[in-house]
Amino acid sequence: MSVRGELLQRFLDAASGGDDETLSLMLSQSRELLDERGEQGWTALMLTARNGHYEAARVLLTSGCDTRVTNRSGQTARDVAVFWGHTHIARLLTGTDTQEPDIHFNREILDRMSDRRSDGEWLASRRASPETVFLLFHALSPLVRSGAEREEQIELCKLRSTAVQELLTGSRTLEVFLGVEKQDDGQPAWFALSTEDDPSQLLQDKDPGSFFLQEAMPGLLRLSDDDAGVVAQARSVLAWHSRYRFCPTCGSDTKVEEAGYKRTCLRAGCRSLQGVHNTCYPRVDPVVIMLVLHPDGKQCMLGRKKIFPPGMFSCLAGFVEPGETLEAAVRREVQEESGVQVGSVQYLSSQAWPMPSCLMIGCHCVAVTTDIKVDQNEIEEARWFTRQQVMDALVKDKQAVFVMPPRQAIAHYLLKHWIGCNANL
Ligand SMILES: NC(=O)C1=CN([C@@H]2O[C@H](COP(=O)(O)OP(=O)(O)OC[C@H]3O[C@@H](n4cnc5c(N)ncnc54)[C@H](O)[C@@H]3O)[C@@H](O)[C@H]2O)C=CC1
Ligand SMILES: [Mg+2]
Ligand SMILES: [Mg+2]
Ligand SMILES: [Mg+2]
Ligand SMILES: [Zn+2]
Repeated sequence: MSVRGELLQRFLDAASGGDDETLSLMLSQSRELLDERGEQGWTALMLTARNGHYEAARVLLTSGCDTRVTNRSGQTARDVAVFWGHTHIARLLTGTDTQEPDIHFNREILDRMSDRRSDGEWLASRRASPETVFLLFHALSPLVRSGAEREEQIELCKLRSTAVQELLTGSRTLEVFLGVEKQDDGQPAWFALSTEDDPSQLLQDKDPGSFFLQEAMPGLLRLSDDDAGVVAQARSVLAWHSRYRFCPTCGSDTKVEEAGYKRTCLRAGCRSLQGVHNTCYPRVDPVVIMLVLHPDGKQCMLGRKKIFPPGMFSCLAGFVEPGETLEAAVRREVQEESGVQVGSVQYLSSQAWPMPSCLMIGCHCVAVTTDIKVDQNEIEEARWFTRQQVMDALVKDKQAVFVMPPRQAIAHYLLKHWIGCNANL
């Protein structure tokens, strides 16, 4: 075999075996290998698709390989993936498996380390470490200061153990272990401390220039993406504690366990102590939020709540009810709020929404009827908007007929995604 033939064979073997490191290395030296065919006209991409090697397929894709190439049986790499049942690779190859969008509140800079929550000794050592970060909350509001980079931005005050000594030992403080930093080798731990004490006293010496954020909305939208992710976790757990002080099953007192992730009833014999009882753990409320697409594919429906800022229209949303699927919740909420009937529903992405503890489940759905009749209790107005009108609103054009929801809301992402989806229409 020629040197060139041998090189290609090694490359194809690496693809068959899912050896993504070798693939990257060989491509950095001989990029022309990328779309070359071996026996039966199979490319490296087809071989990764045949054997279900996701990472290796991703390396080839990000190197720019051609997904349209076919083998001698006329199959593309995607056809091969579908035939062998590797649907995750088929999705990757159709481009519907893009990375999760970096939406506000979603970034996770901490590893939650849930296995450490019941390790008292380890937690005590973290609490005492000078590297450890403490975030202070009062009435669910974080202690912040004005951001260094941009005026409208605020940042969390990251306190050290010396600054919070008296709070740590005080009985009026609730502590939640948030996790350890993913990016730092030293892995500093982070805790949220919620205090009932008068903040003016507390603030005097903690951090001059710091203040407790007044209003969650829109205040929390001014945090950086890193800080917002931590607050989403801390605020939701603290909100649960503030609303579930007593046992929801029998009304008795409870004690906090698992570093702030559990409340256990103190009355012996309470039903909540038998087996796993969901009232003992922090609650999350699922909410569907959907961009309703017109049957013609060229318009979408947006609604306005009375409390929205002037001119703003956003996606319809609603709480998922018990015993309901996401698809059924989307159809019911759209029908209730706008009178429009929905057919197919496609999940896109989700967002933590810590006001107090919602999980926004973002979908696109397609209407099968178009007459709008709004439920005046929930929505002031709902309208169909064209793609051009959404684009004008997105770039804040003078001609824009409505104001977009803020970029930190998943509604903004759902609209942007729709514009992107239809880019070639
Ligand atoms: N991130 C984003 O882009 C957006 C987030 N949201 C969030 O989604 C939430 C739900 O949307 P809505 O249109 O208000 O829901 P919705 O359309 O279901 O109506 C809200 C009403 O449902 C009832 N309800 C049912 N289950 C509830 C529960 N578990 N908690 C509280 N109320 C419940 C209450 O009467 C409430 O007034 C909002 O409260 C808001 O926080 C809403 C729109 C955009
Ligand atoms: Mg509703
Ligand atoms: Mg609603
Ligand atoms: Mg509802
Ligand atoms: Zn109880």
